[in-house]
Amino acid sequence: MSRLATKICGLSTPETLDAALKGGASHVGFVFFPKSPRHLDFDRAIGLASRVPPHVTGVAVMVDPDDAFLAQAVASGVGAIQLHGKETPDRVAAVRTRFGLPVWKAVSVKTSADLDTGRAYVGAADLLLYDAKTPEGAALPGGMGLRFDWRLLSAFDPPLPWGLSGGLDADNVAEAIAITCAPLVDVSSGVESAPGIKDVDKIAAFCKAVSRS
Ligand SMILES: O=C(O)c1ccccc1NCC(=O)[C@H](O)[C@H](O)COP(=O)(O)O
Repeated sequence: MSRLATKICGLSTPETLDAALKGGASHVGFVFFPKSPRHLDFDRAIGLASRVPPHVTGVAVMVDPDDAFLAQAVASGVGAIQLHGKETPDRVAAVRTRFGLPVWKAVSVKTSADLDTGRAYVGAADLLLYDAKTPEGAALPGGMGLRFDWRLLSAFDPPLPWGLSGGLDADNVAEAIAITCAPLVDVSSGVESAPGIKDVDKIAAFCKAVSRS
């Protein structure tokens, strides 16, 4: 079991969810975004969330959701909400108040100035997830296997609990942790054999690499 928090994101089958749990993941992510190859419908999410034990947190990942969509995602049985769109601090605070769950805000990073945009979410979000900025016009705001310069974080003092995301895999996560001292790492593409297809062996290898860090 790792001392670092680990989120395996974009899970959509019982087998791969179980691989994440067996590997010691602290968080498992369910993506509710129809444009994503990892999109889950709410019925399937209920089935998956029911397999998640109490010591693990299911995280609903959404992009600029309205309250009705949020309500359906939350009803699936998750324990946290990850907002991965252009949600403002006021919107993040309103979601946290309305749904009573911890809210993570993704911060898209390419430059050091991007890191600073997270400061506006102090008092609104519970955790900042620093993720690689995807190109303008990209189909997805996350989950594209892109990484940013981790050295940006080595000289940065995050204003909230935080996590590192973007382009991580079993081969590079130890280096990423060593450079950034991230308390939480999050992965999606790096534990897949194809977009949206999670690989149980890659999940196990990732969890093992984190646990050795
Ligand atoms: O994974 C997706 O398809 C996705 C779609 C829309 C918004 C966010 C999405 N993923 C969010 C995550 O938390 C991913 O784990 C994170 O972006 C890292 O992804 P990757 O670089 O592929 O490991």
